[in-house]
Amino acid sequence: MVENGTYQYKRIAVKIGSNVLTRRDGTLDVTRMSALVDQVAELYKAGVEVVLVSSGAVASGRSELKPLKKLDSVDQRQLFSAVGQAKLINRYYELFREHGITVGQVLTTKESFSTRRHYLNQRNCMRVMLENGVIPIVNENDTISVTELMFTDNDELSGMIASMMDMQALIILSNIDGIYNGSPSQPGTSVIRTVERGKDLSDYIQTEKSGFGRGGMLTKSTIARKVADEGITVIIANGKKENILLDLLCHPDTTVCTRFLPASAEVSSVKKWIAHSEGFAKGELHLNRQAVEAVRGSKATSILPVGVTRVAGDFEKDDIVRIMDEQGQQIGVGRVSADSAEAVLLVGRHGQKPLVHYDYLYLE
Ligand SMILES: Nc1ncnc2c1ncn2[C@@H]1O[C@H](COP(=O)(O)OP(=O)(O)O)[C@@H](O)[C@H]1O
Ligand SMILES: N[C@@H](CCC(=O)OP(=O)(O)O)C(=O)O
Repeated sequence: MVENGTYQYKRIAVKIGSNVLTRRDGTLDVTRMSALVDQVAELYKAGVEVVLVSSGAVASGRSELKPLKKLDSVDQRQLFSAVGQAKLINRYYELFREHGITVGQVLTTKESFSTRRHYLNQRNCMRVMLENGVIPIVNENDTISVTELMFTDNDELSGMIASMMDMQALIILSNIDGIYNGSPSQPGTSVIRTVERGKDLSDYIQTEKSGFGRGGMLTKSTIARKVADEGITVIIANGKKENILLDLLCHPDTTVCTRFLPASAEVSSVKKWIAHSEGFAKGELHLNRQAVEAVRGSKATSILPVGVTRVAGDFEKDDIVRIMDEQGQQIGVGRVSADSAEAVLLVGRHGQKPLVHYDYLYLE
């Protein structure tokens, strides 16, 4: 919304899905790209900090090449993205240059979020770019990503970036107006306009994906929920629609999209990192009922050894561990202050220092 001549948000991450950037025949839709670049440029000139997370490397490489022999899926991804990413970033570079704006490429992997040091290093890179007026254009480095360690898709990556960069909003642009309350192709279904905290949408979402995408709507909704819980507004909208970005910001009430309402409480930077680190967890701490009630209560409570019934896995001090309830359900993640051998000896003991301090505990 334009308030006193400025936009409602000062810092946003925009994720552009493969399908927004590719035509039906798989070629790069430069007209669409150019329209989105024009809108981002307008925001930039109005003083909004924008980080772009753009898919499209594999799709744009695929249309460029005719492999000589049949390739397996890893070879395809590596070959197509190596060529396609170069093509993609070159296009962005030229399109933004017409507006006098410099962009820079950030290629990352999930492992680059795994330790706090790597995480802060990445954040520093993007901060210095923004401070110098350079728009970061982020994508997964598909050429070197190991299949098992990849982001589910760029929706997950964009959530991590929005969280890491302390954005006020994350706008996920796909080829559909938002999340429908049923199969989008069925008559009578419509876009869910607002998603309150704690609302589960999984029943509405089909596993179908669009032609060139990777994750589908389920990852979008899971990530959106998580990021909104960190206090960031998440909007899912149709990137193929004319003027969509500016409409979302200037006419939020009349622009069709799904908006996840953010939590009002601030989440610290380290907790945000921990929230997205589940994939790197090395072990588990199982809590008894009283401990679960205590950490879930309104007071800031750390996990003390006395409330831990079992330790699983092999971990070092400062590793990420899953926090489990009595039924073995995960209730959160945290950074542990002892290695697994020490933790085992501490199980059930009174009067000991926390195994996970409140500042390093993220509850789901
Ligand atoms: N309830 C739903 N509402 C909207 N889209 C849905 C729903 N269930 C499944 N989908 C599918 O999710 C697709 C978008 O996800 P995806 O293919 O990953 O796109 P992107 O390339 O933008 O990341 C839609 O095109 C649609 O086919
Ligand atoms: N890194 C990949 C992105 C794959 C992906 O996640 O696509 P999408 O589901 O459209 O966000 C690429 O650039 O092709």
